[in-house]
Amino acid sequence: MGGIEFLKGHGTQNDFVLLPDPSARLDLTPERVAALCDRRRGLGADGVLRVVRASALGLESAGEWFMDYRNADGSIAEMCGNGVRVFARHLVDAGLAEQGEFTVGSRAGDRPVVVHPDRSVTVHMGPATITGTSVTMVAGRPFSGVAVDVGNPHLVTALDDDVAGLDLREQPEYDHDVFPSGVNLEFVNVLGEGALRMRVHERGVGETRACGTGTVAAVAATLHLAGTDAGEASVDLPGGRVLVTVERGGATLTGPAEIVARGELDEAWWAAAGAPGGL
Ligand SMILES: N[C@@H](CCC[C@H](N)C(=O)O)C(=O)O
Repeated sequence: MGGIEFLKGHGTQNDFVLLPDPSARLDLTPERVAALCDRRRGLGADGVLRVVRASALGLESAGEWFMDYRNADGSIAEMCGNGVRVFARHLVDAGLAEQGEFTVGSRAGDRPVVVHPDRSVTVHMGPATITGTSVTMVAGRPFSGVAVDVGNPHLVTALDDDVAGLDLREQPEYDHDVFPSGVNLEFVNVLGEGALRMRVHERGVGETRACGTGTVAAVAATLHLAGTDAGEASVDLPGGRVLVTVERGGATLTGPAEIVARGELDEAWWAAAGAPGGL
């Protein structure tokens, strides 16, 4: 077997290892994902994007390619908004899709994307559904938020205090009865009409510098709190800015997507990373 190809990329500094695996041959265990994403013993990333043909997994999709997304702790998530932009960027760079509009499959369903000439990517994210309210606790301080489903679960809290002041180094507490599979936690400041600032603590990762599904949830939740269900906003994150539109039928996310590096994984490292207990 030859070396295992990888790429490294990011969307607003939410970073990923991409593993091209068109025929679904890789044994991508949670241990290997966690080792790859570790910033000292691996390549370092917030998640892994396996680039696999939908047909190789026996999946129905309008698109040829399926984004098999994994969080840094090895867990599986339904959808990743920054990841799908980087995934689309790779498909075009690698000549596997034409610049313009095509569809990427995800566990949350098909996601049409548009790769623009300026290298930004727009993703049709599907509906952002308000599912209720809940409470999270950050460093002993309770915050009430709006629960939003964007294919994956989110709880969005709008704060008057600057979000920069929050300590998100530890996992904030949340209601496990409301979110039995865990939750992504977004904290936002409304800067004015159509402008938000956001920080996020992601399920399966920790604090990241951006979360695309989280920005869609944040815009949907703040519109909901303002008594409407449609609108658009720019969202400033530690890793950059994205633009989000929310309508009744679906949301869009537009932002940058970059491929940083390409290489080959060491085969002995890959074998050891998959052994019981990992590396
Ligand atoms: N960073 C992603 C979201 C990745 C999945 C999330 N951590 C989850 O477990 O649902 C994004 O850009 O949307």
